[in-house]
Amino acid sequence: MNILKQDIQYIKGVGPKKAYLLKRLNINTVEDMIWYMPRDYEDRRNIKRIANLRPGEKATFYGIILGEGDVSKPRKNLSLIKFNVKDETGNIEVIFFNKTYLKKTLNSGQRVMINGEIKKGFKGLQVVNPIIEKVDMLDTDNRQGIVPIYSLTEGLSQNEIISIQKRILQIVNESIEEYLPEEIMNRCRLCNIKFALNNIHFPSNVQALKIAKYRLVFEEFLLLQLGLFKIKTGIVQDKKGIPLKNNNGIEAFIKKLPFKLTKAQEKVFNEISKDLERDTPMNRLVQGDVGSGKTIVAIAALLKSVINGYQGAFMAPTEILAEQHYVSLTELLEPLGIKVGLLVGSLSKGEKNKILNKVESGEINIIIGTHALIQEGVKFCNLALVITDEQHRFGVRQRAILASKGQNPHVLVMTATPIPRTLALILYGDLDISIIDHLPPGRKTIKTYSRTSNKRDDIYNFVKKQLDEGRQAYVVCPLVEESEAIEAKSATEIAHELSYDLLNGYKIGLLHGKMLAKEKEEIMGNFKTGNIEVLVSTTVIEVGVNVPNATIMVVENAERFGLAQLHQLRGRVGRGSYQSYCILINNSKSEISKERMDIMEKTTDGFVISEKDLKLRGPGEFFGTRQHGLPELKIANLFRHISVLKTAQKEIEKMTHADPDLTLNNYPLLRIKLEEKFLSVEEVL
Ligand SMILES: Nc1ncnc2c1ncn2[C@@H]1O[C@H](COP(=O)(O)OP(=O)(O)OP(=O)(O)O)[C@@H](O)[C@H]1O
Repeated sequence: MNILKQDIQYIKGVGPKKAYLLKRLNINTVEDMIWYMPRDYEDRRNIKRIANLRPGEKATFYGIILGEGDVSKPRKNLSLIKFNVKDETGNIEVIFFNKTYLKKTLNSGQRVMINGEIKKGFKGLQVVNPIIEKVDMLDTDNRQGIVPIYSLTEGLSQNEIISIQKRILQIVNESIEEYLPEEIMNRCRLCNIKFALNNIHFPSNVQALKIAKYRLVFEEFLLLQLGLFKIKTGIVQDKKGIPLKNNNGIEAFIKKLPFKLTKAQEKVFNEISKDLERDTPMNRLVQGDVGSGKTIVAIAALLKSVINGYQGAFMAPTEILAEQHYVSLTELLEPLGIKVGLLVGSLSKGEKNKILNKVESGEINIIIGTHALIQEGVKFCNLALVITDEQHRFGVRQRAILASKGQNPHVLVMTATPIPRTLALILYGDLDISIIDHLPPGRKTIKTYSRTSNKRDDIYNFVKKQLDEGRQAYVVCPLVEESEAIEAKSATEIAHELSYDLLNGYKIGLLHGKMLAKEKEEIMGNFKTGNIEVLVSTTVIEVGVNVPNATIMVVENAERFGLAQLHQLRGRVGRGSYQSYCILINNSKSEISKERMDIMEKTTDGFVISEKDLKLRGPGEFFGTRQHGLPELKIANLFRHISVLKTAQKEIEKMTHADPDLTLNNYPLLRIKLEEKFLSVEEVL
């Protein structure tokens, strides 16, 4: 068996208990461990001897505790504990304020590592309130030079992870073979895999770390791009599309709408319309911030395919949204004699079959649905346009499967999350991008406030005021059921609490992912018609729900959400002409949370928010590849390492000259690596 695939539990020194903790860090196998990258490094090459310490400097040194801690209480509310620490060259006094419990944990003879500012005391040098770490004789070996710092989980210390990682490296050093092609390594000056793995974890010097990192980043990008190439070419081969040239009735349809299209909508629709007329398939991404009016653009495009005698399909990420689109499309298009259908997972078998038959016979012109649309049994009569309203939920492959149900239909992807151009290019290949860059007129900026939960009474009094004026409200909660581990309040509980207490007397509805589709539909329907005044919901409403009369949103435990998600959620209000409000209840004192809330208060611009979001995510974080159905990037960063990405892309171009289908027949090890990397992804699909 390939040792890299071995369960980490069976590695010497790990065992079931540590393996259990490692699982929490998503480390299951030897390979997962080796790809568990340090989140940072600390340069400990300048570890000092005590005799060389100088007052005023911040220094790190090792020593042994001599005797017991000496506790004194010079004042009320102030206790001191002093330790004498020595090494072979001298002594130093180590003092802590109000930490007398250290008497129990730091015993005489304990070896410690200390980091702090050195001061001149009465009796010689001293260091006050330093960082102190217990170390074993053995451990000091682990903690010299440039040392890695890994993210931890409760119960596993830095030292333990380092020891495991060292052991794993020994194993890997004996078994791993280079899998990148030699000519690429030479051309791009890449170090070999052994050097890279050893030095990314335990760098022998700063230069070695850089070289190691470059190789690993390059490798991740190369594999990602190769995988994408395979997915795309595997499905779409023939590039002849269906030209849709007839425009009869489109203008009249647009004129009859209850509103005038914005300039941005017109421009984007024209771009789409031109693409549809070509005989090569359209491949276009429409980006528009929340509430910018993407749906109507999609509807007009679908109408165009029907006018030309073809079918259109519209895939939405949730049933609620599919249902909502179904209602809008039916309202707008059925009067024109166009037949619209809905296909979602929760239909009965009989209902589903009826719809499937009508899609296959061509009786249904436009079909709207969820993932149900890409199932095998779905066959079209003459599909010419595929739209995915995806908000990052569909993978490259799913989109391609839907497209494969027609003869190279035109493909339109809509997203509310601004995607930086480079990332869009990776994910969507050579697609064109249209941006709806302003909102419909008359929209007022949503006022956003961040408050702590001790203000809940005031917050809900404010909600009541809005309700009394005839508006509606959302209350968003992160979890469905109370969980011990995460103290987020459950939607069910909050709905109860509000109806008995803070919003007593108002009509409250509950919506969460575990409800049956029929129940969800009913609740949403009642919210739309105003029969429900307050919708207490989990994030199922995050995407696309449109109820313009809802003007206030309260987000409970807002600290649990990422910025992009908060922006999506907030986009559920401010969709009509009323002044709208978003109140974020933040119970975290962490700096990052505060910063997130500040950003939400200051801006409603999705592009600014997504940029900040990326900045707030630490190094090593990736931007949503997983959500797109691609393997996670462990070390490469799509923003920071763009030049490496480009180099990798160039190499792929070169490879395709010799091997147009990228069969990788000449590079069997690389092919295996690629298959492994994308295997987990395929399983998901
Ligand atoms: N030109 C317009 N003038 C006025 N209202 C418009 C215009 N275009 C769309 N709307 C309305 O704006 C609201 C939001 O539109 P839509 O649901 O298409 O937004 P969206 O871009 O899909 O947003 P999200 O990504 O949040 O779902 C809808 O109520 C829609 O009827």
